[in-house]
Amino acid sequence: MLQRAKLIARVAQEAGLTAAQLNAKLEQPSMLRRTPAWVFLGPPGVGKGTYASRVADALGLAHISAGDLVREEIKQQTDLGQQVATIVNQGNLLPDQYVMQLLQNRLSEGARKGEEGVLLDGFPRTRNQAEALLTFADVQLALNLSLREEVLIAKCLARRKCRDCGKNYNLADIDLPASEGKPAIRMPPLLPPAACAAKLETRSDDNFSTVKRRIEVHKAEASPVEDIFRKAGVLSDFEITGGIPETFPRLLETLQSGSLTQDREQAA
Ligand SMILES: Nc1ncnc2c1ncn2[C@@H]1O[C@H](COP(=O)(O)OP(=O)(O)O)[C@@H](O)[C@H]1O
Repeated sequence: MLQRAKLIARVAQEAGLTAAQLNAKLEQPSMLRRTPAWVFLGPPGVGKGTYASRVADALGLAHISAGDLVREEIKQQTDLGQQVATIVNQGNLLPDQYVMQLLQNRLSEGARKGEEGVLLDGFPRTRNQAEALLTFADVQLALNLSLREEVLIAKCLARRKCRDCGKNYNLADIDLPASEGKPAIRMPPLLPPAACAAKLETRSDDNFSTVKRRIEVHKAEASPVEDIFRKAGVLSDFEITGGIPETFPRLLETLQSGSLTQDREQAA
């Protein structure tokens, strides 16, 4: 109990709130239920969104992408959106309290609609966010996706989205031999149908210098977040080496295997 009080005090201070204000937020009915949550961790371009949306559909969870929440604020030109556009285009992270506010609004909205479990993609990204999440969600799995770094850059630069239907594609055709202990990677492109081909858009932060910066930011912030979930016994590492048809079934098998339960038992 004392440990929780200390945690609340620290998270509140870092989020610019008093402990009483944070407790009041956590005591809102939607927070009290401790939403069951899965989180997908990993660097930009690893495929968090691609696999999070497929797994969420397969398991009946709501897919919440922190990046999409942020982009929607920018698109709607809200006060917050106007404040953060430059930060996003520089490849830096938003202050924790901004992104936590967006997430809490989205979770409350989902709770009102009766959502019973969420799959978070792109949240948490800092130690403070991870600790805050554990105070209001029952994190059952943190899947830590990885992929060779040179592929991450190629995948980000080749991402496209149809401005009409919103579907995501990737024009990169990756075929890398194994090298220096790193696995071979074969990832064919995910090409748009003719109806979307003339309507493709590139994200403003998917340019070379911003992608490099986002990868650096991820390297600097990832370890403490992974450590928190490892200690909680819910971290599972998963290396991606192929395209969606090969990776998605392998991922589902990993999620269904007993290894997660064993991790939890070892941590207990
Ligand atoms: N959890 C978060 N904390 C702080 N900033 C975030 C968070 N999630 C998203 N953002 C902001 O939105 C941008 C885009 O996020 P996302 O679409 O998840 O990109 P990525 O491809 O880098 O994983 C990030 O570079 C960052 O500026």
